[in-house]
Amino acid sequence: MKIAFLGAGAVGLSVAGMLSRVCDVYAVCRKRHSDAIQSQGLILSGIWGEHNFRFPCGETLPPDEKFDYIFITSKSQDTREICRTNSEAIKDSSVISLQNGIGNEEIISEFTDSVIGGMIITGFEWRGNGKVHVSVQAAPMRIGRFPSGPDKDVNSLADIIQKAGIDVITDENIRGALWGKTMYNCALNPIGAIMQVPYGELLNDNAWSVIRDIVHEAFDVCRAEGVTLEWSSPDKYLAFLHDTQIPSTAEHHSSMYQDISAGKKTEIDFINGAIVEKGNLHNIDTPVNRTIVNMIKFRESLNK
Ligand SMILES: NC(=O)C1=CN([C@@H]2O[C@H](COP(=O)(O)OP(=O)(O)OC[C@H]3O[C@@H](n4cnc5c(N)ncnc54)[C@H](OP(=O)(O)O)[C@@H]3O)[C@@H](O)[C@H]2O)C=CC1
Ligand SMILES: CC(C)(CO)C(=O)C(=O)O
Repeated sequence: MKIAFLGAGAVGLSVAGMLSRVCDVYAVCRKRHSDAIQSQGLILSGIWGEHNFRFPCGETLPPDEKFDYIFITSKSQDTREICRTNSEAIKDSSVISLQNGIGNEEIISEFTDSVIGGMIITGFEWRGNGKVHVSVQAAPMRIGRFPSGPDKDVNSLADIIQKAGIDVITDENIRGALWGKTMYNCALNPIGAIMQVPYGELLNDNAWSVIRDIVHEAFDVCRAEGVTLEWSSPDKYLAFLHDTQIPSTAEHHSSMYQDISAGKKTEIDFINGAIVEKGNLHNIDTPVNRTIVNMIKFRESLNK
């Protein structure tokens, strides 16, 4: 079994490292990370254990090599460029996105007929080049044929991931799971980034009042899109967010906060921006999500 990772950063290198215990992996990542991994190995700390993984990596895929599965683990704004650059390798492989937001699987499906959606609700933080800390985990990874349905390729991938020591379940409604994760990211990431606080602080009454509006708007859009979520109403989801998801990731600083702090562009267009864009298609007004997008873009512009 051969598995490649494209756009391997905090998430991709960590998953690649774990999988290197049970199959052949190759990670396409930035030179600073491949240099560090070649000299000292990938150093992984935190709740997935203390590890030093050695596996091949570089700035491009080795030519003419075939992979059974290819993971895309870049930020969403880089998905299209990565697919274009690697279109030859992608067209004959099963391609799995482990990214946040709405739209990655649709982009990937322009390049291959075999798309697997992946949802990971674990926190990964950089601790230096080739060094990642796994901080929190709210649920097992989920993978499933995109947009939905059972699949034997998905089952064999899940077996390998589980053997590598990562908790995973297969999901016949992965589109719903991805929208469910996006609901969480819409609610928490931008306010955490603007206020520069970890998720746990967002139980504050004023923050919660904004979160409630974000989730109600996002729910309306999900319904119009025909997405089946695990929760039958926005209030049921808000109760789950409040009582289960926030407590189990309370210490985490959202990836959006980390991007803003590092002076990078965020994934806002694929998170709250996707709610606004899909809302427009269905004539659903999403004023709170729109305001949040504008605030994050303003924040990004201050970094330029
Ligand atoms: N970090 C987390 O805790 C979690 C993140 N996610 C999601 O997973 C995805 C990845 O996140 P994360 O791992 O944190 O992101 P990172 O920024 O750590 O990793 C992505 C890496 O891909 C690199 N990259 C971009 N384009 C290319 C390219 N063409 N060739 C090679 N490398 C490239 C980036 O380089 P550069 O820095 O130069 O852009 C970066 O090093 C996102 O969608 C995120 O929202 C999901 C769950 C948890
Ligand atoms: C909380 C976490 C790490 C869960 O996967 C996340 O989605 C993010 O920071 O954007």
